[in-house]
Amino acid sequence: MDSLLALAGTSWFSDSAVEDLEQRIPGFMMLRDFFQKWLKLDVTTLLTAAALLGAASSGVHSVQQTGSKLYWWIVRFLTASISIAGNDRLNREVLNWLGAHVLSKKGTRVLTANSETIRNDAWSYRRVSQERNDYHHEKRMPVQYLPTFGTTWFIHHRNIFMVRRILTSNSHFNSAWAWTPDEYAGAPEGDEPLVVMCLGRSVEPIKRFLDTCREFADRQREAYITVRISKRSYDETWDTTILRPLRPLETVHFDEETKKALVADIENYLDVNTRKFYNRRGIPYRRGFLLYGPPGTGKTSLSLALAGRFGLELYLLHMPSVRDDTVLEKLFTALPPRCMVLLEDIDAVGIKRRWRARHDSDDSDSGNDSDKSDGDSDLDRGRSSCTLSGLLNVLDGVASQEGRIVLMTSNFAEKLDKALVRPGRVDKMLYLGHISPRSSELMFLRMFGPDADGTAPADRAVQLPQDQLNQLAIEFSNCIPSDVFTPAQVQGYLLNHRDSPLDAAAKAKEWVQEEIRLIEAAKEKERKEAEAKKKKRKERKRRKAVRMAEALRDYNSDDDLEELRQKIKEEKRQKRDVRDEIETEETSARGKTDETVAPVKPDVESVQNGEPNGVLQDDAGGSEAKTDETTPTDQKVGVTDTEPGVGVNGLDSKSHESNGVMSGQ
Ligand SMILES: Nc1ncnc2c1ncn2[C@@H]1O[C@H](COP(=O)(O)OP(=O)(O)OP(=O)(O)O)[C@@H](O)[C@H]1O
Repeated sequence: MDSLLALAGTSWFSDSAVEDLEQRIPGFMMLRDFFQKWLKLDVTTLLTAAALLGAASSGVHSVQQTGSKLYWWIVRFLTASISIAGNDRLNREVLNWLGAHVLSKKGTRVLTANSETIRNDAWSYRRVSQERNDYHHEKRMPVQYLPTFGTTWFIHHRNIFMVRRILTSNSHFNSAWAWTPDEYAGAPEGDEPLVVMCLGRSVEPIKRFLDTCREFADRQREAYITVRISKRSYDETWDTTILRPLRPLETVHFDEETKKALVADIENYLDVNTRKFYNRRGIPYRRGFLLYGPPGTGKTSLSLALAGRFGLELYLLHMPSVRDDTVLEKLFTALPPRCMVLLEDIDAVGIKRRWRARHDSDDSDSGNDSDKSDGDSDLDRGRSSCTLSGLLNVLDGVASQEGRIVLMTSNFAEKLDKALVRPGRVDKMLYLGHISPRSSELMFLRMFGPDADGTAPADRAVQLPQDQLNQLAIEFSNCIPSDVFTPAQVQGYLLNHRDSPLDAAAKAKEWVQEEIRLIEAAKEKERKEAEAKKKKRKERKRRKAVRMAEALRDYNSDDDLEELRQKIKEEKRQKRDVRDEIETEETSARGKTDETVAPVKPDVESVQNGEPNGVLQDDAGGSEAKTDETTPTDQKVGVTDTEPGVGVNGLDSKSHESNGVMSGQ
């Protein structure tokens, strides 16, 4: 220590240099004397040491820079590279592949741990086994390990690869962490860009590697249906991805012929030649289906099964929860070219307007909502803020994507606007109704048959022989009356007896009787309510007539009568104006979309073989017309082929005739 102080106290400057410094910095000598006398330090020596240190560090920095430049020059010279944006699906697929093939084998010491992603594309981080565990209700999500920031090295098909995961934003690091390496200062958020490099002068091995990653992701997805939904209303994207276990089409029970026709129709549509056919003839390459029927008859299940059958991602929108037309449009714009879109409860669109139009024109003096029919009030509860024109626009407006399949579901199909169900928007209509005995037999066998691997389900120790099961299934189905229960009801009953097929078959009769009793009671209640409403309406009409008569008493001369007539006329005119305004608005919106699209001629024969559950119709194919709520008419229909510009049933799509496309099954 003493020697150090002695060294610091020794002056390294000549006298002339010190004088020179004094001239440049007045008071320098005084300061030097002060430090020397009291601290035994020579300031000039300290200054010299500081200057030398500064020079050394800038020297190191420039050496570092040169070294880094040289390194990247060599990297560029020796490698080929492809970069992938953070939000690209391929990015996740590469990471997924690395997680499964590289990190699990290599002794990597710095990793990112990933368990449950709350607001991100969580699916891509989970492996198949993990998903399956999750499906079996594991309490916690398993952890998956992925590369962190920096470079991961590996050999693939005799090529040396490097994948760099790049940190793009430093915003969350404060200065105290600035010196800390990225992997210790933060964790990747899931949208970091990747650069895939390969030793050599060609990008071909990288392209092959990327294909491998995609195939791996496809294989992972094979056992699952990818369902994408939009949860965050503020950024209007398909932000959440759910993997649902594949549902075989055989597990959705309805008429087999209809099922075959439906599958063949979609197969034909997805065929590459069909696309060429559409393109060459200037027909928009789109296909729309309407699945309709009572709740619990398998509309959603069928959509999931179809998506799985054709390996398409299912984009699911529950219409009543779509905020408005802008959100709907943005979501449709973000759809990939080949996918399946499921619009649930399509009847919720534009209901407010239709209901208002009708009730404005009603000659009701009360304006009381209690007048609404049951169906109306049900509809009204689930109304969407999307307008009909907004929906028509996304279905086949100029900006709408081609190549996708749209499935729409509805419990109130007879209320749908004819513009919505015209060919080009809805090319096929499929009625899913109450269960048939044959379907209940199949459902019984599915419920109590052995698992796919031939073993008894885990919660059932003994598996009955197939012959006995078949016999029980027939006994069970004999108890189920045709066209009374929904498949969901029958499934619910079978689930209640999941551990005993013998009980399920034996108690079926008793259950059916009880259910029928409940149905009858509900019908009776409904009938009484309808009667009470009818009475109320009658009473209101009577009161109105009395008021009218009283008003007439005050009019003594012909002039007074004329005045009254004018008054009534004026009231009627005002109501008509409101209605016309609404209709003009709707018609012009429809007209806009009609001009852009030539309706597609349906090409699958209508299948109607009397099976209650599942009747596939060509649009309007030979079914009896039902009355449109806005334009009552008893028109019968039966025209299937439509010409461009001509709407459903051969009627002008802009006309106000009933669309009449609903089956009376
Ligand atoms: N045809 C069917 N075949 C097999 N299972 C069915 C069928 N219909 C309904 N289910 C069963 O009933 C339940 C409800 O079915 P799903 O949600 O598909 O009906 P839905 O018609 O879409 O009902 P909603 O109109 O209320 O949305 C599911 O668990 C499904 O497995």
